[in-house]
Amino acid sequence: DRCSTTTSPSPVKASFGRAAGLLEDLSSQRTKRLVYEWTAGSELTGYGAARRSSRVLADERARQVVEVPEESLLLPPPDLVASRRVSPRFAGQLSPLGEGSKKLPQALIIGVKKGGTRALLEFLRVHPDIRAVGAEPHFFDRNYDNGLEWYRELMPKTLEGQITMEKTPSYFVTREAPARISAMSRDTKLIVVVRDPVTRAISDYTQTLSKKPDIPSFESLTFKNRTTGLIDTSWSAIQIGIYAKHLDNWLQYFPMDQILFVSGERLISDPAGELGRVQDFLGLKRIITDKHFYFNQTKGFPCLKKAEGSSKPHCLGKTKGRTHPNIDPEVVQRLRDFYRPFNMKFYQMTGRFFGWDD
Ligand SMILES: Nc1ncnc2c1ncn2[C@@H]1O[C@H](COP(=O)(O)OS(=O)(=O)O)[C@@H](OP(=O)(O)O)[C@H]1O
Repeated sequence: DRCSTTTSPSPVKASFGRAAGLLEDLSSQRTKRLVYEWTAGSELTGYGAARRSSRVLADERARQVVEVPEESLLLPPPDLVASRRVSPRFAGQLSPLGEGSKKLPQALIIGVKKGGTRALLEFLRVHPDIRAVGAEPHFFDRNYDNGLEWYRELMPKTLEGQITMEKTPSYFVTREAPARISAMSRDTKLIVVVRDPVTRAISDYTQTLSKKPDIPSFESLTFKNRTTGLIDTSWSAIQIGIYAKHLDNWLQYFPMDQILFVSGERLISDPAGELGRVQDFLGLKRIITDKHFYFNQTKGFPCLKKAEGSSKPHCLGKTKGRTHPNIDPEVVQRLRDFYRPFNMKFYQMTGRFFGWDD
């Protein structure tokens, strides 16, 4: 099993020996090749619409991409929620007759920021036994004072056996979040999408840059002192990637087998494979399979052949899959050296080798 969910910590060397050969293809260059192979593979196997897949068709699909504007993912103000005038868009999908009841989530995507959390949630929503909030509620960090009833009211209605979910990537780095989630329910299942911390930091910076074009360069924000090479670990773009440290905090409240780690890289190179693991973890039938995805050449990412509640192909919006600025390779290398010991610790803790360190 390439994506072993072994929970007992294994010695780092052993993890390497066992997994290095299997997962070495996660290095960035090889990921590109994998993505290509995966695309070619889907065209060869030719299921559904992909049977006719060609460059022309891919371009046609690219034009049909359904963009989800970011504003529509913003939460409504609390008074709107209280008076129940929340549009179904915010409250998630209603069941056909509007029956069911709003329940607190049984599973959460808690992080990491820029890891691929939106992609995972959008893919999971295809499952008939999953209902999810579209917006990020930020309940366990910013909105905790609104109370659990406010939170529950945001949730879509679900029927018996359906799982309610939401995603807020900042939970993973919020000190109080584990205790608060545990107080809601000790049985909450937690999912963390992790990505190479260096690319994650650059992705985070790229997002900030898109909103504030005047900020200093990535290189200058990285260092406290460029001459001594001292890294500014207080910069959130760097801090968030120290996964082992944040995970420690969660393990004070949740056992390891209640947390699933999804590889952000594999979510791109093999979405169906990662979705298979997630469905198993949630105790659901594996309904989302490779038949649900196609690789959109223009977007450069896997997309859904049919979005939830629609018959149209669906890629994530323009804010997902941004072009990153070129970063000084020396700075990238310095960051790789900085993260290496934390990554080793993280592989050891999770029992999974993510292949971020060459
Ligand atoms: N299928 C698909 N389509 C588009 N983008 C995808 C997909 N799968 C993963 N990704 C990666 O998701 C990155 C954004 O991560 P998040 O959704 O977690 O970001 S956020 O924290 O909610 O802002 C985003 O990061 P950037 O490439 O840096 O923009 C993508 O690389």
